[in-house]
Amino acid sequence: MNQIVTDWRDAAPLSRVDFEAAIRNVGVERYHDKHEFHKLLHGGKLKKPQVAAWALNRYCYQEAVPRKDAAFMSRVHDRELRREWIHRIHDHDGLGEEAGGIERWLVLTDALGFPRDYVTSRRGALPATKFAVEAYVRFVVEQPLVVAVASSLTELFAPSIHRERIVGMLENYDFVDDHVMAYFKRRLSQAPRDSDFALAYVLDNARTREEQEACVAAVRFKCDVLWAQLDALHHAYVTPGLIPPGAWRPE
Ligand SMILES: O=C(O)c1cc(C(=O)O)c2c(n1)C(=O)C(=O)c1cc(C(=O)O)[nH]c1-2
Repeated sequence: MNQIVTDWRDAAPLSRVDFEAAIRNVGVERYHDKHEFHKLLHGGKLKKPQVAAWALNRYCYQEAVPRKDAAFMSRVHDRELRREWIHRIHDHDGLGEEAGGIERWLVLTDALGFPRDYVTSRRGALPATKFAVEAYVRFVVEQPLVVAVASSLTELFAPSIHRERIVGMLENYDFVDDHVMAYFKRRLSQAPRDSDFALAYVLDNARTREEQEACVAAVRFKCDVLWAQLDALHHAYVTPGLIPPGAWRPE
């Protein structure tokens, strides 16, 4: 029987190559591109209200990301690291003339028929969505900095799901066009910049095996945050179709 190792204190550190491979392997095993809800979404198998439920709930994630980045920065004493990290907040919230990712997300929810103040109130979101995204914010507040950075590394796997989503949704849904998919198009260039920086930071700064394993576990945790949101959507809006009290109900 394989023994499950839980104490890494005396173990030798992984080489840089093996450490990176361990991080990437988490994506192969459990990134949310494998979730049934995404297969339905990208394959054109959902009805418009089901796509709407996804966009409404996913707004909560979009809105939590710049808050977790601000929470992260509040703990950083290294000015260079803050100078690098701050663009993540600008990418989502916008800066000056640049409207930002949250605005682009609201273009999507506009197209799906939601009033903006309903979306931004988060009133219609599923309970599990709200718990999952806040767990991510808390994680980044509480964990060592290098582990907090590692939790963003699911972004290594995001460009391929974004490409799949752009093609799949444009092809399959008549309520989707280039303007509506602008959020994902922009992320294709933003995400690799973020994940390249975060990966180099983690590989450089997690030195002991214990720190390395905590970083790999952070990527697993983050996959759970993403997966839980899709489980909740599937349960409420696909099958068995049990919508919790207070959550948005298609007419
Ligand atoms: O559509 C997706 O599958 C997806 C996944 C992720 C991710 O893996 O966390 C992010 C995004 N999109 C995204 O658009 C985004 O801005 C983003 C920021 C972060 C982060 O952890 O800081 N993840 C993600």
